[in-house]
Amino acid sequence: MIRIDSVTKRYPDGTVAVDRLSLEIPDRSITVLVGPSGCGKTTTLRMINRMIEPSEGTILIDGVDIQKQPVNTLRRGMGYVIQNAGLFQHRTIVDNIATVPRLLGWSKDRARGRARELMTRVGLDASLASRYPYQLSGGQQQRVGVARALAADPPVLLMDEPFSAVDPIVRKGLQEELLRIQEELGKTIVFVTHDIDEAIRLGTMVAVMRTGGHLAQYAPPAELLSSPADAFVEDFLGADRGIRRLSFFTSAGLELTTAPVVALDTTARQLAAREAEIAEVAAPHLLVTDLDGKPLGWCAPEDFPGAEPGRLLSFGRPFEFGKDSLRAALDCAVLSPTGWAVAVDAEGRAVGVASQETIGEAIRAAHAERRKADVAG
Ligand SMILES: Nc1ncnc2c1ncn2[C@@H]1O[C@H](COP(=O)(O)OP(=O)(O)OP(=O)(O)O)[C@@H](O)[C@H]1O
Repeated sequence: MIRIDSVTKRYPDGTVAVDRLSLEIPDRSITVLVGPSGCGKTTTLRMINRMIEPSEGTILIDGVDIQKQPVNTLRRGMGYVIQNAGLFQHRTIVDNIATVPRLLGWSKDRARGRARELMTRVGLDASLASRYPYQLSGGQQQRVGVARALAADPPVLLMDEPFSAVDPIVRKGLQEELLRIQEELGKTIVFVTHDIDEAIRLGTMVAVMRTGGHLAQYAPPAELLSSPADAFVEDFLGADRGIRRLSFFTSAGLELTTAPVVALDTTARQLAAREAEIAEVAAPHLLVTDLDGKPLGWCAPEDFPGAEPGRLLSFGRPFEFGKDSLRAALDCAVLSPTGWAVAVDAEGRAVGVASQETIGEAIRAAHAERRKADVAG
């Protein structure tokens, strides 16, 4: 665990970049420092690897004051990733990644072997190994930056706005990759960003900072969204807080119905036998699936059987039951021409459908449960 204890940084010109900041950064999780430009995020991050020395206060790692450790030993345990990756332009990709192992005295072959292994881990094609940084896209360069930081297998990764310079789609890919890497490798990651959506997507804990290096709130993302500490945090979180918070509620508790789900080869007789069951859920349409159970589209009951797959009403994008959130389920229902969302399993087979009302009930139940947990905890 990294413990920042009442740390202040006053620059020689008198600027107080960080003001009596205290934070406990849990092991093996992602802690995000977020806030407007100039609020002291980078200064805080750089104090952790002693690129900047605090004016007051202490930083402890696993109970040991970092001031009492040689800088080189400290930094060996910390990968550092910055915006635009900061790669060595005259070195190939594989040698960029192998930099730290080589400095640690590994043989060229062993270091390059490790670098190639890491390229796969961060989603880079092996064929890029002998290219130079300028021959890679911005997103690929950022992946190299992450691989390079991981090369000596440090327990801690410090990341300063690593994905800020790439477009939103590439950025989303890099974020997903980071979450996957964190899950696989269990690193302790401290991540700086000015983008609150990125903070909410990545953070196990999020520290919202305000100008002058003050901590405004330190909480898990769902709690930030439900209970911002003050008007500054609320304003910084932006619009649609309620909807965004639904991302943290699982769809697992949603009550689905399979009554209006029919396979394409269902006969009129079979359908008639299910009439009462279908009427009971009052679905406006039938959801037609192929013979493997994969959804094809919605069909008015009077047009079935005999509906042509190509003429069915599109069901839009389904949500994966239990894996996707209530936000995804609600989005599905809102976009669906029938107002009903289609739930599928991991293989894409329909496991049921849910109306907007049912999703509304699940949202109410999830909120009530969370409130109960908050009171208890
Ligand atoms: N070497 C320095 N000397 C004086 N003031 C500095 C120095 N470095 C940073 N500052 C000031 O300290 C404050 C915090 O800077 P810092 O770079 O930590 O902020 P930040 O939150 O990372 O900002 P950004 O999101 O813009 O990168 C700012 O007011 C900045 O101008």
